[in-house]
Order: sequence, then C-alpha cells, then structure tokens
Amino acid sequence: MSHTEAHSSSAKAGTTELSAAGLEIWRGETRLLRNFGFQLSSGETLWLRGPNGAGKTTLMRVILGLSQADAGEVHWCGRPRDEDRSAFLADVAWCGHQTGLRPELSPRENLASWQPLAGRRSARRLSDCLERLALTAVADRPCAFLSAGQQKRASLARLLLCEASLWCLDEPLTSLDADGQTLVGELILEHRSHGGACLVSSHQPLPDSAGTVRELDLDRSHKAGGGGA
Ligand SMILES: Nc1ncnc2c1ncn2[C@@H]1O[C@H](COP(=O)(O)OP(=O)(O)OP(=O)(O)O)[C@@H](O)[C@H]1O
Repeated sequence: MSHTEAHSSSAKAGTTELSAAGLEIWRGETRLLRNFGFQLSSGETLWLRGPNGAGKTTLMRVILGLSQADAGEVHWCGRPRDEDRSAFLADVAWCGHQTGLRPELSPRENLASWQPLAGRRSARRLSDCLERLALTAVADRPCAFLSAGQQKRASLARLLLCEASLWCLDEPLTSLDADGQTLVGELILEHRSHGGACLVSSHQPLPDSAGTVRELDLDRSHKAGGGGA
C-alpha cells in the first residue's frame, strides 16, 4: 500500500481530531500547566515549544494516556479519548526521545518487529521505508553500531510503516543532520497533505519543508495562566 493510501480514512481536512481542555498537570511540587487547551485538526501541525522542563514531554504523555493529568479532558475525533482506547492507539504514532530500537537488531529487523503493531493494514514495504530514511546502506547492521542520527532515522522510519492519522513527535530533529531535518519536515508535510495531523515538540523551529506550522509556547501559556491554540 502506498503512503497516500495508508492514512486513516476518518481524517477529513479541517476536522478537529485532537483536542484538550482545562488541563492541569502537576509533577512533584510544580504545576506545569493549568487551564491548558488546544485543538489540532487534520491537515495541521502544532509545534509545542518551551524551555527545558516546560512540560512538553509530560504533555505528550498525557495526551497519549501514558501519564495522568490532574484535571482536564482529551478528546479524539469528538469523543473522550478513552472511550475507545484501542481505536485511539491504532490512530496514533508516537516517536519519543528514546528510539525504542532493539540494539542487537538491525533497522530492517526492528521495523519488521514493529510491522504487526503498525495498524490494521500495514502500509509501506520495509525496504521503501528504509530507503526513504536513507538507511539502505546500514539496513542490516545492528542498531548498536549505528550513529545517533542513523538510529533516529530508524526510529522515524516506523512512522511510514503505520497508517496512524495522528503523529506525536517528541524532539524529532534531535541528532539529525541538515538533510535529515529537511526530510522530517517533508514527512510531516506529506502526512498532513494526506489528512494527517502532527503534534511536534521541538526546541528548534521546524524546517521550512514542514510547511505551515502553528506554534504553542508552553512557557508563555503557563505564565499567562492558560493556553490555547
Ligand atoms: N514523574 C515525575 N515526577 C516528578 N517530576 C517530574 C516527573 N515527570 C516530569 N517531571 C518534571 O516535570 C518537568 C517537565 O518535564 P518534561 O520532561 O515534560 O519537560 P520538557 O519540556 O519535555 O523538557 P526538555 O525540553 O528538557 O525535554 C521537569 O521539571 C521534570 O523534572
């Protein structure tokens, strides 16, 4: 299946897919967010920015249901996210700080191990995904022997395997060279143009190749006592 065909058929450009409202998040004695909310529609990219410790990763984990908020709600396609948790998880692809790679396996083997989890209809051929991320030459080398940037590329290749309509990318540009960063932008733009939505945390501005991006500054939102995008 081509990447174009791979995206969720439920995604209609401009419809709100992901929304959060009234989020309050404490970690330890620190309140990271209060009365915080945003909306993300299909075909959009929302760039979460903020200094170290602002709460970007914590917010992503809360959005994904991997971590709890102290108050507030997250909706997916107009319904509470947890109403159909397995459907939500099937619609989300998550790339975090950790690559999630098994170091003793090659990029090809890692991708193959993810393929059964990649969605109802596994999308691209493995070799296409590896080629797109410029990993063909190292596709059969154990990931432990790859550079940090190559490992990052291998973890990002997973995005192309699945048909998730929502991409949650936590610092996807880390360790990547200029070409790699441009490529991430291109992948984001491609995903959006097929009706997907992207929630991206990054210290750096997203590359121009990502196209139009909305910004949400967690630091400013917190200081202002609320947030919205
Ligand atoms: N389980 C926890 N217990 C206590 N404090 C926590 C916990 N999880 C996160 N924190 C704190 O919450 C704050 C936000 O962390 P988070 O990782 O979300 O920040 P971030 O904006 O992603 O930072 P960075 O830009 O450095 O990746 C940090 O000060 C962190 O120490």
